[in-house]
Amino acid sequence: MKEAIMSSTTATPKISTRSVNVFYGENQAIKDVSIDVEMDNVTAFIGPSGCGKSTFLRSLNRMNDTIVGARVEGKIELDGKNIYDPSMDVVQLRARVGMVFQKPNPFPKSIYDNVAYGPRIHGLCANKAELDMIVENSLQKAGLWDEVKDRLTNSGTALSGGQQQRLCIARAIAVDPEVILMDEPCSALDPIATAKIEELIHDLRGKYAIIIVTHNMQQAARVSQRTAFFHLGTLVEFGETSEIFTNPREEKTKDYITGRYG
Ligand SMILES: Nc1ncnc2c1ncn2[C@@H]1O[C@H](COP(=O)(O)OP(=O)(O)OP(=O)(O)O)[C@@H](O)[C@H]1O
Repeated sequence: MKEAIMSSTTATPKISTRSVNVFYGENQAIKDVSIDVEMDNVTAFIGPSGCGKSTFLRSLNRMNDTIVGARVEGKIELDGKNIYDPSMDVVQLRARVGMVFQKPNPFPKSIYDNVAYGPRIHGLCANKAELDMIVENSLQKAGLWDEVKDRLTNSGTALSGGQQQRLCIARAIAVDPEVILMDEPCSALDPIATAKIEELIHDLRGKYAIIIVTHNMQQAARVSQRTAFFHLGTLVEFGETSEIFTNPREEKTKDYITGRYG
């Protein structure tokens, strides 16, 4: 089988995938994808609708486990450890590899409790003062603290869409993840809220390995250092974002970024 490793890097990858296939029943959504994701970079996954971006993203923290009939083959390692190994604690894995979804999905709880939820269930704090500190730090990192510090007991669902999405990012950050997966995090947001999330991604770069699925090529160009282009379940090209957008090696990539399809 041809290995499509299109990333050449000397850095130790945070996530490494080799020959990954993902199936929904009989249908194969991801075909032989091998990719290395580094800590210091924001990595964008782009490609036409249905090409498998979200499916592949979900395989990186085993969210596909929750879909009946979904099956993942191949090797996916986090810090060199196979995440599909039976010894892997999936709850722990999803704390290390957090996820932010298309539609902001705060819990119907207070702003404080949304952020405190993860640290509480993972036992990350010894007392209320420590928890307060985690909540404040997480909201600071998500760029939301100043807007909510005087109303932490208000419901998270009463915030604006953009604020809700930053609350979801704070919730992911609160359990001290190493990787944050973002599945079209701005698709439900207006341009101003989108710009804030993009700024936030800039600020978070380097602290977490970030992978973002986006339909918006300008967004991929703005926020990422590396871009992977998917088509019909295969990884067509993976490389420096500037190269992918100005000098793609593959005809298919060129056709997509110049708007010929997708
Ligand atoms: N839960 C599911 N059950 C069955 N098939 C699925 C499921 N989710 C996705 N698929 C199929 O897998 C393929 C890849 O879908 P996926 O959502 O990963 O693509 P995508 O590139 O993220 O698309 P979009 O950009 O439209 O969100 C599609 O053919 C889709 O119909």
